[in-house]
Amino acid sequence: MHPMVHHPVVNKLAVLFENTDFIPSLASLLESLGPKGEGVCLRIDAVLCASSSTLYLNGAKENVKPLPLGWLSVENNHALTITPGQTESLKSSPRPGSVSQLDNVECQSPVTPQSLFYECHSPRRKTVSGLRPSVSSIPLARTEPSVADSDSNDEDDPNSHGVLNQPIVRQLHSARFPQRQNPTTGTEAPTLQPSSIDKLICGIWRQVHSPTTLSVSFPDRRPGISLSTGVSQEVFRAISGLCKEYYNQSRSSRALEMVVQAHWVECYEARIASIALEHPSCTKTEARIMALKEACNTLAWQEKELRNRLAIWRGYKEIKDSGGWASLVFAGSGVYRFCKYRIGFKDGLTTRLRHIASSLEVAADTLHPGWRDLLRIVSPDEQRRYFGHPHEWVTVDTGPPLPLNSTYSHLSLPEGFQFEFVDDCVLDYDIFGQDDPRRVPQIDPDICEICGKKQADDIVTNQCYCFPTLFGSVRYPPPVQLYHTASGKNNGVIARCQFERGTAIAEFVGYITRGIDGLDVMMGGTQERPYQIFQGKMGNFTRFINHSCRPNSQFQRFYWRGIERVLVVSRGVPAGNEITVDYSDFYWRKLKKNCLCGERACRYAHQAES
Ligand SMILES: C[S@@+](CC[C@H](N)C(=O)[O-])C[C@H]1O[C@@H](n2cnc3c(N)ncnc32)[C@H](O)[C@@H]1O
Repeated sequence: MHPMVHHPVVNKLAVLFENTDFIPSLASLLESLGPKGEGVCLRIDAVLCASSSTLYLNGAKENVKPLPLGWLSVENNHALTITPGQTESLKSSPRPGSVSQLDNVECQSPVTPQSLFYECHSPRRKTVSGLRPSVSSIPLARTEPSVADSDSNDEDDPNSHGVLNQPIVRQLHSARFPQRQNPTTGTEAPTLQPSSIDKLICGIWRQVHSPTTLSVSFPDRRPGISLSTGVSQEVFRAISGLCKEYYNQSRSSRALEMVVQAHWVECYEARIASIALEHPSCTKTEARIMALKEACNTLAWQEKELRNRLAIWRGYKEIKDSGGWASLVFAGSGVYRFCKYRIGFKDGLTTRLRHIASSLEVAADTLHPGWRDLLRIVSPDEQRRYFGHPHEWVTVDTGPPLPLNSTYSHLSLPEGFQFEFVDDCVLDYDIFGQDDPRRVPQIDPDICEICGKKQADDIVTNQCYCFPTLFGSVRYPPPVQLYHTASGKNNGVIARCQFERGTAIAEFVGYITRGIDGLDVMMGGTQERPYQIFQGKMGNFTRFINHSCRPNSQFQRFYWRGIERVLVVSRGVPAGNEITVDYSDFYWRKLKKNCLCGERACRYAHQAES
């Protein structure tokens, strides 16, 4: 059946107007179009009329001026919506749904040697990002280079990495972002709710990627505060700091408590074994009861109390045995309930935790270098295993994590793989001096182009929350890791937690320069003031994001404080999935390789042969 028929908006409209004929009629209409139906849009109009009756049907057609609500389109077998704001130019064009219009899009943009972005002579509308408006809808005067491409794109070649060729149009007034789901409209297809194990594991990853400082030394400071004299900013900062310290302290104490309790279970089992040796006539149960009584004596608890707690402590030990100490230390508060009711213990928890144990250790060691101090109490020789930046390690499904540079050894690079992780773009001062080419003078640096609210780096005064994980709020490290793909793409990026549709995963960070030829770069700026983001030598994890013909993320332009940024924005990435984007046709045309995304609708699976 045509994918349009399954579009949630179609379903919603049918439900909203209780029109049971709508979907079958649409389906048969689309079917009757045959192959032509592939490129059609469904325009949804509102028509003002005298009554709810039949003005339109009564022949008053000429007087009816439809107000377009939007379009539904299908690209790569995915239905998507296009709002009138994105299709400014469509209003004066023929019907957006008409095949002839879509097929005859002429690109008026100039072609430059470096950026194939301008080179859109393909007569068919080429999809790069499913949420992008159709080419015909792009206000051409505003088009600008997005991504250049490369001649030397070899997988994993660090100098030809990641050409992220996506023709993105800078739409100053109609930027479209993946919309967050509206939880109140109940007409979407039902989705699988996360299980207790999913929640526990996600909680562990979130905790590891949080700023909580786990420590065994507990400060005890109290700023002099008198509420009667008012609370100044300094005093308030001091009390907030104290709050943070005590929060960290209680998290640390809680983690320590669980570590000791899991360890206690190990000692308890060992004590039972010792009693059995000391008293060979004792049965196993008798030895167990004796050990329990000895413990009750010291703890001053009744046996029942200890037995109840023991059940929970056993849960802690099982978690630690499968996922390592890190899984217990970073499990957070939910783990108590999880172990108390043992929800999901039997549903593969052990296997799931075993699977992530070493990846979790990498994150814990690199993000919280002091966390192993908490283990001294049970394991005095505990040593840190992973050093450096969290993404200097490539996690592997079937073995221990590998140092990033070792995963490029097959390339035999003269100086090995060199890559510096940086949090922000670095400007090529030799070319640009102090004049950041990403600055767009026409844009008010204080006002967000999307929400119209005030943008400020100071989070107290900032009001723009378009991408709070990246701008205008407190930033946490994103819950992602590099991992070794099993499909032959070498490394990729895996999401450890879910990224909801519309949330920013990261900024595409690299060296801001100009004039690089033949290497992978992301183009930015305007025709008059172009620049390139080069990730050959420095950048962040976005350099390792692979292509998929059915991507779960996309590149998106955003202006923060008047400076152009390129973001990787989620289209809905479930936890544990690889983060992918669409590199675009422009990129693949130059890459003599077959795409290994494995999607049914893969467009470049036989690219190398063509
Ligand atoms: C930005 S890098 C991505 C990280 C790369 N996989 C690595 O290990 O360094 C881009 C290169 O990865 C490879 N690649 C990415 N997506 C791919 C896909 N779907 N199929 C095949 N190769 C892919 C290509 O060699 C491409 O030039």
